[in-house]
Order: sequence, then C-alpha cells, then structure tokens
Amino acid sequence: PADIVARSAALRAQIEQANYRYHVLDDADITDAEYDRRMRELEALEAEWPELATTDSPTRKVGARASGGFAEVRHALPMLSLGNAFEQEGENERERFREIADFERRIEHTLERRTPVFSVEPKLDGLAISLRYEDGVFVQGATRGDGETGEDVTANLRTVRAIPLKLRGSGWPAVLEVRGEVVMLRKDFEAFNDYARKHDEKPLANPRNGAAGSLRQLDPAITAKRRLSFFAYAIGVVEGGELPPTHSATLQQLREWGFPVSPEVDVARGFDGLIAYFRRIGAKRDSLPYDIDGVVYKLDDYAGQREMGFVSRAPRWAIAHKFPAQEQTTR
Ligand SMILES: NC(=O)n1nc(-c2ccco2)nc1N
Repeated sequence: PADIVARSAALRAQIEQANYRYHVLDDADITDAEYDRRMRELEALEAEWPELATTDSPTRKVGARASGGFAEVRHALPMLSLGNAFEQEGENERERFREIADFERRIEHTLERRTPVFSVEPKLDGLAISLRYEDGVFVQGATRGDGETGEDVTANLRTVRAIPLKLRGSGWPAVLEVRGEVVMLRKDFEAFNDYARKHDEKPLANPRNGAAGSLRQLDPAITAKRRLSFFAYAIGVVEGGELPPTHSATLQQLREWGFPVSPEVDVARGFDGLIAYFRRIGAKRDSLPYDIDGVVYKLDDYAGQREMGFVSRAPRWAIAHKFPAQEQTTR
C-alpha cells in the first residue's frame, strides 16, 4: 500500500543519512536509541511486507551461511603490497629516515619536480578489502588474499554499517572498485572483550584479529553481532566514468559518495612535509579510535604515479613508513 511504501522510503532515507553523518562526517544528529528505533520500525515493515526488503535496504538483511567456505574472487587489478621503510640510526633526519629520503628523491629526479605533493595517510591495521559497485550499488566484496585472488565475503560486508550499500550523490562511474581497511574500533574491541570475559568466551588478542576473525565468519549473522568499521583509501577498477586527477581529490569524492575516509588524511610536500606528518601522527597515535602501525605516503597525482610505475608488485610511487614496534600490552 502507498502509505507503507512511503513510510519505508522515508525511514530508509533517514537511516542512510544517519549512517553517512555518523560514519563519514563523524557528526551524528540523532541518538543511537533513535537510530535503533527507526531501524526496528523498518525491520517490522519489511517483516510484514517482504517485497520492501531489497538487497540495498539499510536493514542489511543477513544472507545465507557460506557453507563449505568462501568463493574465490580474482582481483582484476591486483591489490598492492606497499614497500615499507623503517627508522635507522643516524645523526640527522636524512640519515635516520634515509629510505624515505631516497624514496622522495627518486620521485623528484624521475619526474623532474621539486618538493612533489603527496597524499599522506594513517596506515590502518585491519583487513584490506575491495568493494565493487555497479551503477552505484554494492555487488561484491572480497578480501585482499594474496593480492591477486581473495575470498568473496560480500554477505559479511553487507552487515558493516560503515560500508554504503548504494552510493550517495551522483556522477559515479558505471563500475567502481573501492579499496580500504575493515577495522574494529578500539571502543568496540574493548566492549567485545568485556562481553567475552563475562560470558566465558575467548577474548580477542587485538582489534586486527577481531576484524579478520569477524569477516571470515561463515555465518553473516555472527559478523553482524561484531561492531566493525571501514575506511576507504584506494581505488581499483573504474569503468564508464572517470575520477579526479589526484588521489587526495578522489578521497574527498569518495566521502561525498558515502565512504568513510580517515579524518587524519592530508597532503604534504617534499621530504620535510612527509617527516612532519610522520611525527604528527606518531604523537597522536594512542588517541586515535583505531590501531595504526605507521603512515603511508603516496605521490598525489595519478599521472606521476603512472610514470613512476612499480617494482615487482610494490609501487614506486608509494611507501609505508612504520613506527618502531610497540610492546603489545597484554589485554
Ligand atoms: N593500510 C592502510 O591504511 N593503507 N593501505 C594503503 C594502500 C595500499 C595500497 C595502496 O594504498 N593506503 C592506506 N592508507
């Protein structure tokens, strides 16, 4: 009936807007209780009128159990592994961060540019995944696997509220692959372990295991009970449309289409800009809501990335800069 259809459409719009404000803008405008009340009302409508429960409904209907394991997905564009740099002994900064100095200098020389612009990002310590959207609708999600082939965990990813089931706004390509990290926020990790201890269940060793373990559950109903989040940080396949010429502009575009992107991402120029960012993020590491194990520097313009190319599978245009290993506090 028309009034029921109208009510469910209004509830969907309100819930999707609330997801966007909470996960993308980090600026919720309704309480969790109000959010849950609207979700329950929509679930009740869908229970009474099943044709309302389409795959892109925010009720994120839990799919069937993946009996016998996950299907394999071949990544049309391999998911890159980043070369990484560690700190070394040395009198001055260029000595201590020699690998970063070499990385940046090689780009200056190859592209004949002074102090090139980089997209600089926290290196999230979760599970890398690739999300495929066709005509703006989420159709498939896969783990990184070995970079060439991963596991199809679409049903589980549908239960992650930070992942849009359909894109927001307009102007997206016909086919768009967005890559990023599924993470378990620290507060959700602590809550999970509090619950596990109280109910004599095995606590998680760290949030990364929480994300990996939750996503690799064969039963999506279990994944749905684990609070997971997601942050986009790269693009894969793009067909039937184009993206901005720089990575930083693409990340902003992804936010507008409904993807969470870490608020810590920024742009920096030259070696000094990279090291300033490394120190800045290093200083606030323990206050971030998610675990990170370093930062990532990426040459910002895609034309420059193409010109720099790759060494084996690791790009010449990007590098991860790891913090010294932290003594893991036993939890
Ligand atoms: N783990 C993480 O946070 N990553 N990983 C990349 C990446 C890997 C390959 C291309 O980009 N970027 C960020 N921020």
